[in-house]
Amino acid sequence: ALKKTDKRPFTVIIEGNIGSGKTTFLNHFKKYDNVCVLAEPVHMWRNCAGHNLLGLMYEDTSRWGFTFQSYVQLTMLQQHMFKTPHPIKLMERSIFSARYCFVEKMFCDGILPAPSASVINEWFKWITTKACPSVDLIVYLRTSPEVVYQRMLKRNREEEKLVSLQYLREIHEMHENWLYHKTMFTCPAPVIVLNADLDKSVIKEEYEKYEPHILNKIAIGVRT
Ligand SMILES: Cc1cc2cn([C@H]3C[C@H](O)[C@@H](CO)O3)c(=O)nc2[nH]1
Repeated sequence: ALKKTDKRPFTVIIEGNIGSGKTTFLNHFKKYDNVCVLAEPVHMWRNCAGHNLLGLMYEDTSRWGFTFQSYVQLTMLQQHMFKTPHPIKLMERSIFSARYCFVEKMFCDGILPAPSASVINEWFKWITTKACPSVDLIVYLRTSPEVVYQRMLKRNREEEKLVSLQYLREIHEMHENWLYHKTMFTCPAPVIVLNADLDKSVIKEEYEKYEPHILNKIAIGVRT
């Protein structure tokens, strides 16, 4: 019989730029009853004890960048630690993209001062060695900045009114360095790359191509 520890779910993190279709992807897999789907806790970032940290961060990134990213790191850890009876857990983003894409960019841009970035990094190192949020697969929804910019405008999220195409280009590069060229940081799991520029009308086939990888037959105990 499986020991308690073996009950850890097959954990898949969905990574990609703003507007890369992560929510659409997650919704496609909601129909499987053995999959736990955890969307990015944007509602928590919009209301931390009544404070809209997401809004504050976009309004004055220098002043609120650390506050926001510190809370993001906590909420992502909570998601990684979330106990589910399901054999498969899909998460929108992760503590890894928080550190390697968003915090790294704020630090490189000089928006996050070195002392602040160091504190976030010390938390990140301790969490990823001691609390070790395990990840088994990374799905990288790879897009072009111009495509996601148009989608972001159409989605018209209040706090993102201040987001420029240039910012999306830079966040794209952070994802490319981490997950595609793999020139920066380590990948905590194997990466499958999807062409997420595809229009919603045809993206379904792209998802279905990778379903066997994601609905890991081992995890759901399918007799092979
Ligand atoms: C893990 C993580 C997600 C995340 C999202 N964001 C921003 C990008 C989007 O505008 C919004 C929701 O993803 O939050 C951020 O600045 N830093 C982040 N770190």
